[in-house]
Amino acid sequence: MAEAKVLSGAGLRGQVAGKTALCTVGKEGAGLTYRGYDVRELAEHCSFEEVAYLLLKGELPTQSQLNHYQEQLRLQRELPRALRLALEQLPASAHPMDVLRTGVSVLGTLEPEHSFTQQQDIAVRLVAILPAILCYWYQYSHFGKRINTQTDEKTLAGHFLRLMLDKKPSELHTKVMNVSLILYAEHEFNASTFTARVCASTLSDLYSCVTAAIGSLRGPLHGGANEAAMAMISKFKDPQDAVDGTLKMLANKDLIMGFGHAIYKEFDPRNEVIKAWSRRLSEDTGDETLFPISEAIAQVMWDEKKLFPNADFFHASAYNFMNIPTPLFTPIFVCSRVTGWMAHVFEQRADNRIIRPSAEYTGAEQRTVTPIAQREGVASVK
Ligand SMILES: CC(=O)SCCNC(=O)CCNC(=O)[C@H](O)C(C)(C)COP(=O)(O)OP(=O)(O)OC[C@H]1O[C@@H](n2cnc3c(N)ncnc32)[C@H](O)[C@@H]1OP(=O)(O)O
Ligand SMILES: O=C([O-])CC(=O)C(=O)O
Repeated sequence: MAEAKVLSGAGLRGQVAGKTALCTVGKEGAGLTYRGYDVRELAEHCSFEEVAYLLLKGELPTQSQLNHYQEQLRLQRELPRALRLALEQLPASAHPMDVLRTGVSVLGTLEPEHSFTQQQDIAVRLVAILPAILCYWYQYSHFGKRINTQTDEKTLAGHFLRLMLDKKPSELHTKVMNVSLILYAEHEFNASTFTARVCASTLSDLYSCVTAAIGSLRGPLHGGANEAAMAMISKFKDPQDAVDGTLKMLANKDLIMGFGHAIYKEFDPRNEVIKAWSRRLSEDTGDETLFPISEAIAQVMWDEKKLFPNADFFHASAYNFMNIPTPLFTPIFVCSRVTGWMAHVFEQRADNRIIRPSAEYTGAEQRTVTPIAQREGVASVK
């Protein structure tokens, strides 16, 4: 047996765990690229659908390819009846990430992937239907409404906002949601994408890969940070209160959600984009507290720890200005990142070997079993 190399450092940091043609993160001179395009350029010039197409099919679409793709997405927005009934059973107290995880899983039983030749069709279905899964449950469980999940909104951003808030979104809000979906779409071997790839490497089905990835994104150290950041920001009454409170949290050695990154060391290129849109929304709503509080926290974090806001931090205020309920923040991330996850699953399937690393054993020496009547002692694992 070949001897495995023991890696130094926890969390596999700095280890190359596979190949991808999808994305670069933190590469010198290019903060974040999707298939070679700078994410800032994509966010300025493209629709989310163009970016989804780029990730899933390999190139940006022509106008006619985009029209066709948007039409396919529009036709796939309806929920099957059995899924609607299942969503109606889930309580209002459920976490929306659990609802999405469950919804994808149920859909996988109703419209299973029998063969990998179906993967592009299922990818269209999932991108189209995720907003409906989330919003149907949300509107039913919170307000008793059985919404029609078909809207006349052409873009996914507009459609999603319309379902979420049950009213026609403004052009500005649709634009910001479009940018947000682009910024969150792909990020190389982050925890949830790696989860999806591990699942794909066993030759499992696409629904299982996405379900696993949703569970991984849910945690507050990953996608859940945008909700946690909002909870923190909303505790402060003004910028001075935010400065004092952040200093106190740092003295306590608390984690400040929405700051720091496993790969970026100086800045997260997505932050400047979403921060600019958050400022714009703040001006649009006449806000005088939330944005200045967010800026005050960011200043303290930089001065005290040289830590910078990651993609999640200014997403919190931006979503809040659009009246999006905080528990729906991380599910929006899912509706975007599902494109990156599935593109990685396709890549893994195209050149697969089961992902199965080794562990460095730190347990007891080999020993013999004592008959149960003679055993003493307490369990050592809590
Ligand atoms: C879209 C996304 O998923 S972006 C990430 C979203 N997650 C968050 O915002 C949660 C808060 N941030 C964190 O927990 C971390 O920064 C992570 C998980 C993102 C990255 O973790 P790591 O790679 O282990 O962080 P890193 O090694 O750079 O940490 C260096 C030091 O800074 C500290 N640090 C890092 N982030 C923070 C933070 N947000 N608040 C306070 N201290 C922090 C660490 O505790 C560590 O301190 P130590 O050296 O005294 O132990
Ligand atoms: O790359 C990471 O570790 C986390 C992240 O920013 C993302 O997934 O968008």
